Amino acid sequence: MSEPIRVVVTGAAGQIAYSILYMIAKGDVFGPNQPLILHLLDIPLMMGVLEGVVMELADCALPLLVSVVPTDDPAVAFKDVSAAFLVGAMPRKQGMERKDLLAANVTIFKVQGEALDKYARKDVKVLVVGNPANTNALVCSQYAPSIPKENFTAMTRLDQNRAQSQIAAKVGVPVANVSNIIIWGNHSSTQFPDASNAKVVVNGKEVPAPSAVQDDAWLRTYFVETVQKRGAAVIAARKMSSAMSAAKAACDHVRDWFQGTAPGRFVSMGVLSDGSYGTPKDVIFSFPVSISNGKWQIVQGLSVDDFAKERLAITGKELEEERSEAFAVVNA
Ligand SMILES: NC(=O)c1ccc[n+]([C@@H]2O[C@H](COP(=O)([O-])OP(=O)(O)OC[C@H]3O[C@@H](n4cnc5c(N)ncnc54)[C@H](O)[C@@H]3O)[C@@H](O)[C@H]2O)c1
Ligand SMILES: O=C(O)C[C@H](O)C(=O)O
Repeated sequence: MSEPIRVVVTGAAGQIAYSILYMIAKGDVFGPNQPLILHLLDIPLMMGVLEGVVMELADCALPLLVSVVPTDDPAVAFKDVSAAFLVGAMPRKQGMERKDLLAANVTIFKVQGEALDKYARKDVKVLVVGNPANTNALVCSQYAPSIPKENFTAMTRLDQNRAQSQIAAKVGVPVANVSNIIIWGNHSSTQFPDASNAKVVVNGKEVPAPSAVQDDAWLRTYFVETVQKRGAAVIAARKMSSAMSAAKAACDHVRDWFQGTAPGRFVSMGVLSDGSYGTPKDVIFSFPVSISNGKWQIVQGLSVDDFAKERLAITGKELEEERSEAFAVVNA
């Protein structure tokens, strides 16, 4: 067994955390040979609830979980952490867009960026889940200048998983037969879920997703809209935002970041844009990335047709607008 690593989950008394903590603590992210010390951050008001979560983690009797540090102090929460799941933030309610949360949530990510800068390991890998996730990740990284910008990412893996599941159902194959779906842009209703470079295994043979689906109109309309609006559909049904699937996606994202992607496979992550595919620079934009040795790289040279280019421009513009709004709030 290796030495334990420290992992922080913020919003630890909330609903996503209630699923994610179990998944992380049982080894789904860092593997079955990596012991963990879990740091749990929430606000002072939630410390009583957090005590119950700590009791339940103990009662799970998980062999990899060395200890748990519940706290309302960012200095304690971020001390020496190797990975940070930044979940804690207000979720949207029915009728809201995720960017409506900007004013309420962006300051949290300024404060947590500062705390990461001061207390975390310099190689900490940060996943922002709290919405609006892309712009919060950008703000967080700006306030942590001593940590490389590539260590800050935003979650679009839930959108990728949703898209994968839609394609699998349409073709009538297990979800594991679908790979290389791309989510471009913002984790918002302007995102562009793109199956044009995806692959599907049908009758034991890997084929391009568009030939497996055989319905281009569906791919351009129903598929795109269903994924774009899935978060809202879950809120309408559950009266609360997605939690179990969000927790699973966060674990998928960080597992792949630490453990890498298989040859020829890519996943989608919100990362700092370098302008690839004509996107605006210096926003956190979701791209297809391949990962090895803990480093992601934007996959280059994929075909992007005019339909896709238009959609990339729309979601890129929204991210630029969010960036202006966010910095106006944190600089006020
Ligand atoms: N990126 C995605 O795909 C995705 C998916 C699902 C949900 N989300 C977002 O994740 C966030 C959390 O959702 P949830 O359902 O767990 O919400 P929740 O309300 O159940 O839990 C949020 C928790 O965060 C805590 N919190 C608030 N401010 C904090 C701070 N400054 N420091 C630490 N903790 C703080 C709250 O006290 C609460 O316990 C929301 O913003 C939601 O929109 C993102
Ligand atoms: O849609 C939301 O507000 C929650 C989350 O971002 C989701 O995609 O389910």
